[in-house]
Amino acid sequence: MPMLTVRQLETGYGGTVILRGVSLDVKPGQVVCLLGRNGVGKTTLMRGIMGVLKARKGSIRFKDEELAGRPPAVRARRGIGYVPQGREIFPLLTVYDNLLLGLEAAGGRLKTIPEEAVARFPTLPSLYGRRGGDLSGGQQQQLAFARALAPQPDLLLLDEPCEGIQPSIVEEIRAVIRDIKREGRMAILLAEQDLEFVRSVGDYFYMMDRGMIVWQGEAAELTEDVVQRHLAV
Ligand SMILES: Nc1ncnc2c1ncn2[C@@H]1O[C@H](COP(=O)(O)OP(=O)(O)OP(=O)(O)O)[C@@H](O)[C@H]1O
Repeated sequence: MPMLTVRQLETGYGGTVILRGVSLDVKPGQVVCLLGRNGVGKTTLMRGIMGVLKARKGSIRFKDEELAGRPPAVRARRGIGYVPQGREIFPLLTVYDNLLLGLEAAGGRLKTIPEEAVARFPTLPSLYGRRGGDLSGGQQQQLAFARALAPQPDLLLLDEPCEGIQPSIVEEIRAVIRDIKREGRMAILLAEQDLEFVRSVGDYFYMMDRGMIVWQGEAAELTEDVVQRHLAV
C-alpha cells in the first residue's frame, strides 16, 4: 500500500499550466527519485504535494486522506516534511529558532527539538546561536534538513539537496538519507539531477519531461539507455 498516491495532478503559476496530469506513488520506507532536466516541473510537483501551489485538478492522497484541497499547514501536521530548493532559512533568526519554527509549522505537537533530528548533523548544535543568514550554503542545507526532520515526518520531500553544496556535505547528506532508509520509518521523495546519487540512494525513479512523467522504474533499471533518451540535451 502506497503512503502517498498522486493522481492526475495539474497545477501551475497564474494562467500557465506546468504539471499536466502527474501520477506517482511513494511506499513507506522508500526513497523515490524525481529526475528530469531543468525546468521540467520537479519543484512545481514538490510544491503541489506540499500545498504551496494549489492543485487545479487531481488527487493527493496521503495515509488514506485526500489532501488536495488542504493548506500546507495541514499537510505538515499530517506528517509531510519539506526541504525546499534554495532552503528558505530565515536569515535573521538563530539556527535554534529556525529549528523551532520547523516544529511549529507542523502543528507544535513537539515542544523541544528531538535529539535524533539533530544528531544526524553533529555540527549543528555548535551553531545554535548563530544567525541562519551567517551560515555557509552547506550548513544552511543541513539546517533545512534538520528543520524538516524535527517534527518527525513520515514523508520527506527533498528538492535538490546537493545543488551547489560542497562535496563533503553532499557525502553527509547521502549518509543521512541512507541511514533514514535503513531505519525504514520514513519515506523520501527526492528531486535530484545527479544520476550517481540517485543510483546510490534510490529505490524507484520517475523521469519527468515538460510537466509529465515519461518513464519510471526501479533505480537499478536507470540504465544509460533511459538516461540518453530522456536526459540528454
Ligand atoms: N514562480 C513561478 N512563476 C511562473 N513560472 C514558474 C515559476 N516557477 C517556475 N516556473 C516555471 O515552471 C516550469 C517548471 O519549473 P520547476 O522549477 O518546477 O522545474 P524543475 O524541474 O524543478 O527545474 P529546476 O531543476 O531548474 O528547479 C518552468 O518552465 C519554470 O519557468
